[in-house]
Amino acid sequence: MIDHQTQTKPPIISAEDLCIFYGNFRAVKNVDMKIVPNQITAIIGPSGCGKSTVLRSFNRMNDFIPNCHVTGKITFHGHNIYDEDVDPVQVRQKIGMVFQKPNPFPKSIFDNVAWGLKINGMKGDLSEPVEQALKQAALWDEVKDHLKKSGLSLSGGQQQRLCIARALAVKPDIILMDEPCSALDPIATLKIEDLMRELSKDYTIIIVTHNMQQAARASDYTAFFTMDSDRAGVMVEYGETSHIFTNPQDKRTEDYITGRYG
Ligand SMILES: Nc1ncnc2c1ncn2[C@@H]1O[C@H](COP(=O)(O)OP(=O)(O)OP(=O)(O)O)[C@@H](O)[C@H]1O
Repeated sequence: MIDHQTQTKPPIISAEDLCIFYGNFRAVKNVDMKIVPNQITAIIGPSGCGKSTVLRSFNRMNDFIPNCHVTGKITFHGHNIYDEDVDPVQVRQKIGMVFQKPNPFPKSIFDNVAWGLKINGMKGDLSEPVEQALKQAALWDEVKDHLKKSGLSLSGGQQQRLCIARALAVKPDIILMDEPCSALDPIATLKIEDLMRELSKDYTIIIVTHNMQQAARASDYTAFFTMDSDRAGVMVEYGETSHIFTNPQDKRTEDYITGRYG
């Protein structure tokens, strides 16, 4: 495995001996992964190898899945986010998530972005932070004259950028993206990739993608996962994207990226 631990910057979040279970089934086992701040990290691998499961564990989104439990540690700002005294709502404020299918609320564009601010207790005129988040999500110019229109009236790509704006409004440190472009056309996809690059100046991004070209184009680091003989997802190789794609160390990675998997 390429030694991603040689990074000079301390990781912003790290998984240590992470195992994730659905009931008795161990879906992911023994993952050690240090995420480099202000970089884009892609998680790739065949269907069912646990990419989304791992991603969801980074902000305790898996708490919503009955039967799902985690062993090992995920350390963020020096704390294991699974410790009993940690409030998962606060974790999700600092580690936001954007899903595969754009999921704006059936509310106005403005209210979609203001929603997170309101539930975090912000009152008064929210136009300034809403504008800022929409600008950061590269959507402002397209929507500034109709902020009262429903978020659902936007195109798929615009809806996904609205969801990104909604995640950004509460000022997270990390944004998790679960196949954010799979429902989008190639132009909208490239727009999101450009946006990710821009956002990585201020945020850390972890993206799950099925699209290897996307991982190769848009990420700085890549983690390749596969399934072990017991069907548990394992991390095979993790390192700089340029190395993983040009000089994989493990035959399983090479087979996957050259399309020989399965
Ligand atoms: N809610 C759930 N309950 C039970 N098992 C689940 C649940 N979600 C996922 N699994 C199982 O956990 C394993 C990993 O699933 P996961 O969705 O994380 O994989 P993935 O790599 O993201 O797959 P895909 O690329 O198809 O989205 C699979 O065997 C899946 O069937």
